Amino acid sequence: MKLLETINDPADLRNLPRTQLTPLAHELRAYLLDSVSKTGGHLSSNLGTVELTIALHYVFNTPEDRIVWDVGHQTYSHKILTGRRHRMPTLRQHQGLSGFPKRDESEYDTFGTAHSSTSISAALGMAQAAKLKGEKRHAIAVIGDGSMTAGMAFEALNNAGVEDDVNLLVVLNDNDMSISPPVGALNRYLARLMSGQFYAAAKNVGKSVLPGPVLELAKKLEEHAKGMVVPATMFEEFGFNYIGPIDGHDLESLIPTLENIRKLKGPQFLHVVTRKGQGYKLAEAEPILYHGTGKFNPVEGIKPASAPSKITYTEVFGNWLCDMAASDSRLVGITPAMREGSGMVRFHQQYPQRYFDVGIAEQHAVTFGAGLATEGMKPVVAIYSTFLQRGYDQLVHDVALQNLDVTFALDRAGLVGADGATHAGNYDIAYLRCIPNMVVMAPSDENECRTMLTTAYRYPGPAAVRYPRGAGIGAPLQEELTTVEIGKGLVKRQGKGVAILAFGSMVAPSLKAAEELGATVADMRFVKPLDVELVRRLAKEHEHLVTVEEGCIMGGAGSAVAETLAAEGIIKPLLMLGLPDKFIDHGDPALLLASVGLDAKGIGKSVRERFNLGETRLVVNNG
Ligand SMILES: Cc1ncc(C[n+]2csc(CCOP(=O)(O)OP(=O)(O)O)c2C)c(N)n1
Ligand SMILES: CC(=O)[C@@H](O)[C@H](O)COP(=O)(O)O
Ligand SMILES: [Mg+2]
Repeated sequence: MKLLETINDPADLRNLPRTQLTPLAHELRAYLLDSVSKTGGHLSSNLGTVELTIALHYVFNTPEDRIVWDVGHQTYSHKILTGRRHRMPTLRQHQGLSGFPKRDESEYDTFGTAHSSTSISAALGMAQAAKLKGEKRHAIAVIGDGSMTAGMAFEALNNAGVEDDVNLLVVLNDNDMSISPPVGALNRYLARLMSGQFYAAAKNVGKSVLPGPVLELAKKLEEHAKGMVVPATMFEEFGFNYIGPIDGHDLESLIPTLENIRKLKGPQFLHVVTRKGQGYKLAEAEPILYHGTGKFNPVEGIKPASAPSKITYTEVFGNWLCDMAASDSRLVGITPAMREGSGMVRFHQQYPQRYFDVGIAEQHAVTFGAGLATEGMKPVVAIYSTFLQRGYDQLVHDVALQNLDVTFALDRAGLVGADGATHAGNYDIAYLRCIPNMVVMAPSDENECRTMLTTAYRYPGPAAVRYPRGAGIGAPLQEELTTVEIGKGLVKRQGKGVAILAFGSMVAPSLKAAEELGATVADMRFVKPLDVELVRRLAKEHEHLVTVEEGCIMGGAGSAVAETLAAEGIIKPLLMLGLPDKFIDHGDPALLLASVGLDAKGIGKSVRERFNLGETRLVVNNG
């Protein structure tokens, strides 16, 4: 740790002699492993980018030169080298370091990321701004091979490649992995590029970008290849100067190559090859397992949990998908690169022909599902709530407008915890319920999740089931594939005075709060169509109404109830509880929910405070 302790910012790094950089990389890697094993986090991507991070900060004049990290899950070394080493023990915890770059965390975090494939667009914007302002700085996008599969990355390449005089460098960090093995034609192309690397290197000889030994080899190969037609790489066809592939763990290749690239003008493309999990044998062998970890003992590695804990909603979905697929051969499952996270590993194994990992391509995933539906297939798009934001126009224009039969399994609805605001599924209720033809459900327990998935599947139009990250309440699961009546809620507890209209994950804490309040609790089940009849009845029988949801208050399920009351001409005091109009950072999910008053205690407190005051009435206007 001797060297690492001397680095307080990249200026210290740049003062080190080159000979010290490899020992520094060793220290940094050991530190990463130790630190992440204590906090949890995205380990394997970080182990793979140690040398690249050192080289970029060593060669470029950061923060004057801008580095934009795609996804940003690989930025722990960057954080450590930019003055945040002492905060690593707080990683992804409440008020601690974010697991992603954040502009308000450091001037070195030039752009907030976490959703993938934004880096080239953002860096191009920065490079263009520098050009317009007459500034000489460089903008560098570091993007992984998985993230490169998204349409957005190609939109940016398409734009950047014709900008001859911007100082943009795209570094493709190719580790031949997404979270799971990478998919699609781009992946095949990159593999081909790798196997033909010497020809690609030979093509760059004239530009003298590659360092001595690599250049010598390239020259020899150029001799050998004389007379052969060496096709331009795809990236050259896009207008970039393509350099590589080079070994992304070899500082002796990386640093001189970057130094040479730094002198060049126009859009540059450097292809580096790294290994996910590099330097930690267990992660090298199982990069998927070590992509995102909890705490673990680095000597023993990650161990399977000894006692099976409560089943997660993700597992409920994964099991349901296999059961439904067994009963209906029209079912196809679609994931935009989230096989493990969405619980589709078993489905993939059992139904490889009906499983589609489309890459990080949420827009495409939705429209691909729409296309399948037009031909009578029964697509189930499994997608995190936060990532469906990417596919919104496709949801509206391609699915709902044509009333196509696509089922959306929306995982990670509500607060997600350690990933923070970027990954929180706070908006799906609001953005789904305003779309005509949509059916939107929120299960209050695991079994309801299963029955709602069946309901969504059997409904002959677009339907979504939104469920939270992690385990439910331990409800017993029935095996049969049954449905619930569309648009019907359920009174779970009969009380008086106050009626709590709870949605999804908020039913359980509402029931708890209701014990003390003596309140009625309804599991509303449907955000859309809302059970108007139940709302009417509850309004009639109670003095006060409360809505509770794990979603944004604005435009959410509470708004749906308010609109219904207004439409029915019912004037009642209505308290709407949910997520406030602010982004909620990372932290323990239970703690975060409590901090916004969405635990039993908070719900009880809000209800008592609001209705003890008595005079605060939300009167909803009709129109
Ligand atoms: C828009 C979007 N979809 C999905 C994800 C989830 N995700 C995070 S990292 C990742 C894999 C990225 O692969 P790559 O860019 O190659 O980086 P690596 O993990 O290999 O370092 C995925 C699918 C995301 N962050 N953003
Ligand atoms: C960086 C990223 O987007 C994913 O790795 C994400 O962190 C996964 O989240 P879950 O752990 O909820 O699957
Ligand atoms: Mg990758």
